[in-house]
Amino acid sequence: MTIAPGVRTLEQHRDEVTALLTPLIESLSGRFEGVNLADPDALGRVLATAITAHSPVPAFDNSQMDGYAVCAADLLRASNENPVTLPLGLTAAAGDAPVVHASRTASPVMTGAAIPVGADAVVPVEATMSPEFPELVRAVEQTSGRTPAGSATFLEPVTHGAFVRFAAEDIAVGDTVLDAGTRLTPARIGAAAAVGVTRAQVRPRIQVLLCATGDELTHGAQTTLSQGHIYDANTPMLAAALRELGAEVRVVRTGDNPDEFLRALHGVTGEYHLVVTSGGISKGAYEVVRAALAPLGVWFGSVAMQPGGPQGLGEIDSSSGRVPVLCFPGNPVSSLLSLELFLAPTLKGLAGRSTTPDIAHLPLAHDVDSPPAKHQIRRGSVNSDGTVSLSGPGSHLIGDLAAADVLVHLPVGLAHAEAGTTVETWRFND
Ligand SMILES: Nc1nc2c(c(=O)[nH]1)N[C@H]1C(S)=C(S)[C@@H](COP(=O)(O)OP(=O)(O)OC[C@H]3O[C@@H](n4cnc5c(N)ncnc54)[C@H](O)[C@@H]3O)O[C@H]1N2
Ligand code: MOO
Repeated sequence: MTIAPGVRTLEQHRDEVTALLTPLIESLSGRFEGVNLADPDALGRVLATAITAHSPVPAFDNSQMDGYAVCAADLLRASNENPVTLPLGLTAAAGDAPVVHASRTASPVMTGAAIPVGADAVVPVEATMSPEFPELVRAVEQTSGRTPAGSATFLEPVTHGAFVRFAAEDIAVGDTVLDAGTRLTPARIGAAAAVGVTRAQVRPRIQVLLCATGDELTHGAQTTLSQGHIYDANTPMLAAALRELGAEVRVVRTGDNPDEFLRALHGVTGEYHLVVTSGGISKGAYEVVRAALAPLGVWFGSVAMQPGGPQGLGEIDSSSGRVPVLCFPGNPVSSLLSLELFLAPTLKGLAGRSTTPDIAHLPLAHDVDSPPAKHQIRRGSVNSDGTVSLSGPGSHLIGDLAAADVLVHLPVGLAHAEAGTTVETWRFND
């Protein structure tokens, strides 16, 4: 089975979208702006320049345990039969300047405190004869005139370096902590902060103008809908999807009048990089997006897929020059899956994320039929036995879309598949 003449394959349309967006992505990848790493806005941003360590991690040799810093040589012969008791020195806690350790003493030391100068190992307090500390004298309290008393008894030898976290063993001065192009995750923000970096240069977010169309759309909370009206599902859904992909989103909504649509677009001031529309592109008599943009040279046509068959793509004028426009069909499932298949890979790449979907090949729980001239993308749920059950194919079924945990790809040429046939699935709704 071949696809109908004049209809693009999914791959052809994806390549067209990629080609359209490549100059924009290259331009955005070359720009940068500063961000404070402690700001909520830092999360998910992509570094424009590398972060280099000017301070090591650990910053100095310090204790991994609450215990006693010792010289390993002093405990060589320690055993249950031959306990070794050492008098206590001054105590070091995290934040204190390093204390001086005398040989044949035990210096109480807390996790994160600098290893006392002269000690070379730490014994956790619970590994000594008495699992709790006696009364201690912290070095910073010495001005009070108190001197350490008491002792600690050790029942086994300790290896040189035990429970010592050595300076720079994780990150050395001059190391590249994060490369340019890296996406800031919580762990990466933590690593940059640990070397004392508070501000980073990041790529600007892509600014998307999202425009949902249709006379039937009702926005906002309303207890009853006017006759023939529906709630606008696509604007919040597509805006959320775009934001999750790292975009900043502005929203405009219009009815089915092409002049109103163009006025709404041109009324938007300030810079935006990409326009995404929903609805008004198919074969109807009142296809607002197609009517307004086809005369401006935007391509509208069919892609051999379901949902997402009708598509549009091109360039239009904005307040700051020519910008790409992607026109998605209005059915909610079609619009989100169009974004997922055609736009998400590019935005993921810009956001420093993997562009490869999380793919698993799973057996079908039941027989399925598929239009053989189209690449069908069904919504499915994975059962406890590892099989996948599909919901209905209709592109209006947003309840099923919300319940799905995988997208199931049934390729062109497949008309029927028996239960047990292995199909390609992509993780969805994670
Ligand atoms: N004669 C033909 N009719 C249709 C074809 C076709 O090939 N020949 N294709 C069908 C397919 S497939 C799709 S998908 C839709 C796409 O239509 P449009 O992109 O023009 O979208 P609309 O007609 O504006 O809306 C379709 C559907 O979705 C609802 N909708 C629209 N916007 C929203 C929104 N923001 N929130 C929730 N629901 C929305 C709208 O009310 C319609 O029910 O065309 C088929 N027709
Ligand atoms: O191709 Mo449409 O997107 O099936 O509903």
